[in-house]
Amino acid sequence: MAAVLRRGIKFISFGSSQVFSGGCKHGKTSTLSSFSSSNRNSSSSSKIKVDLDSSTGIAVMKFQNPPVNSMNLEFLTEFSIGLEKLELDKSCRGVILTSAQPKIFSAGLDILDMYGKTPEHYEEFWRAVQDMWLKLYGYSKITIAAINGSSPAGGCLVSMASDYRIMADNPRYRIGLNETQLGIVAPFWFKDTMVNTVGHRTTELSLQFGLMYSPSDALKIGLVDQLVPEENILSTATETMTKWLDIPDHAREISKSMLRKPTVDRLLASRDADIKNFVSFIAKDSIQKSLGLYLTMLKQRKV
Ligand SMILES: CCCCCCCC/C=C\C/C=C/C(=O)SCCNC(=O)CCNC(=O)[C@H](O)C(C)(C)COP(=O)(O)OP(=O)(O)OC[C@H]1O[C@@H](n2cnc3c(N)ncnc32)[C@H](O)[C@@H]1OP(=O)(O)O
Repeated sequence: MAAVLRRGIKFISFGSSQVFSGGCKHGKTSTLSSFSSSNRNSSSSSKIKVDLDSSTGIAVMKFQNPPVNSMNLEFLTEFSIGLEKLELDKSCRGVILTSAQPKIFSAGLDILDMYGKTPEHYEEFWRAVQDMWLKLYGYSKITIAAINGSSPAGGCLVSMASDYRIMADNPRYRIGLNETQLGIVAPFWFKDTMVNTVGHRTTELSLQFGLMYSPSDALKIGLVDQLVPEENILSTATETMTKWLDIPDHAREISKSMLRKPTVDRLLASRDADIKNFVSFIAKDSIQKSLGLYLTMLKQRKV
């Protein structure tokens, strides 16, 4: 994690980058950006590009981990650190999450991080997955997912952990928690996030079948909030963010926390046990065999 911090995340800032005067209503004071000019240096290994417009308070985090934005250890670490930095930056009030890869928001967790590795690796990986979710689901600022492509499993988790979901209305895209299709199980906090989003019964069916929804079906069950033509997704996300920014921060933040804290606390109270469960589950021969088969099918384009 420290190594990633040292390498730095690519921050591009425009608008009034230092002294913030606009868009910061409701008691938010002017501030120096916490991204010093040296933090804005770009890193060629960066997997997430961050643009912060301090004149509007809106940041865009663009996933750029080709080919499919799979969330490996490095990506997850950068994601958590990037969120943390923006949370500490008083000139940022909301974050839009989107993808730089065509057709894919995120392919979910990197299966290669869960296949053929050591228990120590699984432990480190799972802690990074937990860190990312804890940060995003409990995030104090506004988050909008601009889902401009397919979003299976971990990609769907990131979308659900955001405050609002806008999906590109392309019938070829899919979103859902498909873990059972891989022969694995969505952990309780993935399940909790889905229950909180679409309700218990829909989650029962979704999780057991590993259902992947088209954008229109996702809208019907409330897995996403809005569909827009693909070319309008970022402008719609920005307009939507502006409406969220009209709400006083402290009131919105407390309301969000009231709704989400019990779910966050459940994982916080059992992080080590959850990691232990993951490691013993994923290292099982039968599970490794399932993942191996799924990877083969992926390579043969049969998934
Ligand atoms: C008792 C309870 C204990 C609890 C234990 C808990 C255990 C739970 C553990 C984990 C939860 C898991 C969460 C996840 O997120 S698992 C990941 C699920 N993701 C998927 O199933 C997506 C699979 N991918 C696809 O469907 C497609 O790739 C696509 C729709 C995303 C993109 O399609 P397309 O554009 O056609 O690209 P390709 O299929 O050709 O893929 C390109 C390239 O990328 C590789 N790849 C795709 N997805 C992944 C991935 N998630 N991880 C790693 N690699 C991936 C794919 O194999 C291709 O590789 P190449 O052949 O070498 O080019």
